[in-house]
Amino acid sequence: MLELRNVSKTFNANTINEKRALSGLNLKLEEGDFVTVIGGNGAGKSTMMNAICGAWPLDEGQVLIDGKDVTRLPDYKRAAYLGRVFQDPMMGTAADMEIEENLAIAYRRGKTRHLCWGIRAKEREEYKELLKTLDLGLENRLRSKVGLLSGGQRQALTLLMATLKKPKVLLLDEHTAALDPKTAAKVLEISDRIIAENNLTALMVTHNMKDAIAHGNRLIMMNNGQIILDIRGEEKKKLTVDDLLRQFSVASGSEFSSDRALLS
Ligand SMILES: Nc1ncnc2c1ncn2[C@@H]1O[C@H](COP(=O)(O)OP(=O)(O)OP(=O)(O)O)[C@@H](O)[C@H]1O
Repeated sequence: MLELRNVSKTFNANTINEKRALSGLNLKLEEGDFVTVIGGNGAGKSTMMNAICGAWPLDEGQVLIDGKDVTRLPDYKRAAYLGRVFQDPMMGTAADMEIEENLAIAYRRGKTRHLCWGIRAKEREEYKELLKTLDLGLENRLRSKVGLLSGGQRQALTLLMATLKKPKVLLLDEHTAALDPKTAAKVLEISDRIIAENNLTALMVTHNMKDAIAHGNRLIMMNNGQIILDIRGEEKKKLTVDDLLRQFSVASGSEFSSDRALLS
């Protein structure tokens, strides 16, 4: 469903700030894989997400989505295959627009837009049903401006919008990191449900090792722009944070260093 073949990216090449952020990275996700991604500071997690989205040209390698080589496809064309939720609850939704208007934009993604795109009663009912599944009471606030919602409500709405058109790959980029623990757990629970119900293929970057172990069917750990651990199935189910830290030092030859990961 998603394949990264020998992907490399260096920022600020040939300058004093040169940084090889991805180094011959290979990753293949099967349909329905839900992969959690962890790694220390600057390991290349966000850069990998940006490479999938086509934020800039790769130095080397290929990106394939659903068997199609999208390496040279610009980000706005690639977006048709992807759903992405960022860490910042302010991104992904339009604050000055109503909940139903935001949903209508997501609903019309990829369709030719006409001058008049009034929301029909049937459509509004669909949105209500969808919002009900979040169990946050948003089904009664269709006309509320999104800017009035809490961070957690906004992330849940963004998640709904990102998956409304069933993307080939869903990218969750530390999407619960800015939320308090209780709200983060709720948004993770919603993410699990949406991914399972729609059999989505997903990549979730998290700095929380416990969450990386508890969610998804596969876990990868990055270091120096490469994947150094890839754990799945039964082995993943039995993992503990101590195992992960031990395996990291064996695979990388150093101690795991992520201020946020170790604090959570
Ligand atoms: N646009 C850019 N320009 C220059 N350097 C960049 C750019 N994007 C990322 N980098 C550098 O590439 C390396 C990998 O960064 P990346 O953001 O992918 O790490 P990360 O694993 O997401 O780390 P963190 O958990 O700290 O956010 C870092 O050294 C970072 O400073």
